[in-house]
Amino acid sequence: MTRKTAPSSAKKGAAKSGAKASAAQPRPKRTAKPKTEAVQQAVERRDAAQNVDVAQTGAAAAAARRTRKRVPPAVAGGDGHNPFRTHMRRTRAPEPATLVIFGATGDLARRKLLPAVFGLWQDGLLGSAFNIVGVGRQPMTDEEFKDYALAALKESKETDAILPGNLEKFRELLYYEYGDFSGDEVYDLVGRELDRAEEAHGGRKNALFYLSTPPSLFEPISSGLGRLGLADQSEGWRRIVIEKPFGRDLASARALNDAIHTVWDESQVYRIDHYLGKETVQNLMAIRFGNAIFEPLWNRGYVDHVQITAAEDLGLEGRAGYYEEAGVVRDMLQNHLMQLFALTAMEAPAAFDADAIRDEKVKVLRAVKEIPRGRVKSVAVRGQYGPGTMDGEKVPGYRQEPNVKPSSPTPTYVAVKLEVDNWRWQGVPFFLRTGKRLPKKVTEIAVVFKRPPLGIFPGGLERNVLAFRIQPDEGVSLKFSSKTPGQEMVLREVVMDFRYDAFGAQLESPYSRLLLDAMLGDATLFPREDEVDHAWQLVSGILEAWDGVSAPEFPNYTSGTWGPEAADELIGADRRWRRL
Ligand SMILES: NC(=O)C1=CN([C@@H]2O[C@H](COP(=O)(O)OP(=O)(O)OC[C@H]3O[C@@H](n4cnc5c(N)ncnc54)[C@H](OP(=O)(O)O)[C@@H]3O)[C@@H](O)[C@H]2O)C=CC1
Ligand SMILES: O=C1O[C@H](COP(=O)(O)O)[C@@H](O)[C@H](O)[C@H]1O
Repeated sequence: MTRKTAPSSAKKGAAKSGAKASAAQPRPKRTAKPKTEAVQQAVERRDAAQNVDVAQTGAAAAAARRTRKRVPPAVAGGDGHNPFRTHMRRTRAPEPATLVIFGATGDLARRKLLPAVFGLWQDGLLGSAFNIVGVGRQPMTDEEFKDYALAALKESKETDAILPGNLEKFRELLYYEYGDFSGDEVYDLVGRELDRAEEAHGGRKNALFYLSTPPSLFEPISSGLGRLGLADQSEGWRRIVIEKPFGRDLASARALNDAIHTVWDESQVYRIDHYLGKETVQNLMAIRFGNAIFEPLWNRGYVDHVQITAAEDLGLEGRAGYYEEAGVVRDMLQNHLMQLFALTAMEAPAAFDADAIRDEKVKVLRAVKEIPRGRVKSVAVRGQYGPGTMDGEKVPGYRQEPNVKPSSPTPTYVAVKLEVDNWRWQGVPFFLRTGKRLPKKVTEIAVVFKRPPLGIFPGGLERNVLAFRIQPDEGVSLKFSSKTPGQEMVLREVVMDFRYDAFGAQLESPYSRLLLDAMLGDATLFPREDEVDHAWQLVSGILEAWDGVSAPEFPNYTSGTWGPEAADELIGADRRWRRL
């Protein structure tokens, strides 16, 4: 929950209690907002750019820009005195650095990245000197980009309360370069931005390159930066953050890893999965490994099965170009759900550090029984939403969404059963499901325990459930049976509930957390090369069986329902998907 503006007269105490109250309120429903003028103009420029040869028309402008003189402010960074801050206590600040965002005019940058960076800066967490270079293909001046970015901050629901005067100060940190990502010129311009910042950054040229572009550009950008020597760390650290999906199948993920490693050492590479930046996902590790009472039960002796759900009420949201290529397996299962699975099923790491955690995640991913093409039918179910009603409003089916083929075979729902061949989990199925246009937005990991061995009371033979609510209503609940009041020993299920808002803290954006980690050189919450590889290995049988194969049964679930009926068969007669 974030508040859009801070009353300038607010006193510290009042602000704190305000934050607490807002954290307890339900998250407002996401609705499309009218775009502000600057954002609208940028979108129009983007549309025009599709028909413009930037390399040609940009050459003269780029030459002019190269000779331009500008010096980034010597002292960047909010003063950290943010009375609204109720999160992010860090003792370490990153060294002075430049954040270079490729794809700075895109949806992710506009809605999530710029607000996340602004929040970090306003909280004084970005050190003594910092600046941002947006890079895109659209011709734009620095001033236009500054207008664009500030408009995006005002528009995004993810932006923290803006303290008076801070937008104007933040504006000073923003620069923009543009060009053709397959050429050299744009990287040369980026290099010059790092040169310009050097003095203000204490003689260092540290840089974090964030690739927020379509995946097809990850390799060209990585190589372009390499060609121009920008991965070289002799004048400062250089790191690259790569968005998802990382590859479109096992072979292309491997090829991308190989290409990236010709330029970057693995220690410089940060493959981002924003689910790992969510507080509640980290809390899964805290609860498992920070308490003695759960771990003894966390195995085949006590657990019947585990359900991992990432349900979305939203549909395509205008992302047909991307989603028609990706589908739900690449969009959610291969990355976010596999990460949730790995954190739930892994052994205890020896320490809370990048290698120890990533080693354990890889070990458990390797222990999952393969899903070759021939086994897909028995362990995976796909679905595509049809028209329906959500919150009383009619919504179109997937095939009626703009720019979707009328006979599209793209799945928008997947449920899969994973079996882990190790001593801890032998015989305990993990059921993962995710889909769009399900009844509500909810992400949850539910550990469902075995029934008691003997029933001596009426009732009381239900399965206990420990549920981690990742979002919304973040928290953890334990469902167990209790005596109901009265003369008889009759048992009924009750729930013990911990809600994250009990901390009175506003949960930080996962992008803030992960950006700061990357700037500090902490890769703990970023998937390593071998993790991504194993996750691809697991889903490749599913992709091979489904990709491009016509799915005549589509649509097979109505918008606003919990997915196709076949998913109920997958989980089995003695188990039920949780109705959340
Ligand atoms: N949007 C989201 O919520 C999420 C996105 N992601 C990932 O983040 C990345 C970016 O996604 P998103 O912002 O939605 O994508 P968009 O399509 O909205 O934006 C992509 C950016 O890349 C630029 N771009 C596109 N094609 C080219 C090209 N040929 N040459 C140069 N620049 C180009 C766009 O410029 P222009 O503005 O000119 O089109 C824009 O700046 C993707 O990898 C996506 O999978 C991950 C999680 C969530
Ligand atoms: O990566 C993605 O995630 C979002 C869901 O993220 P959340 O943090 O809102 O749960 C999903 O809508 C999108 O399709 C996918 O690309």
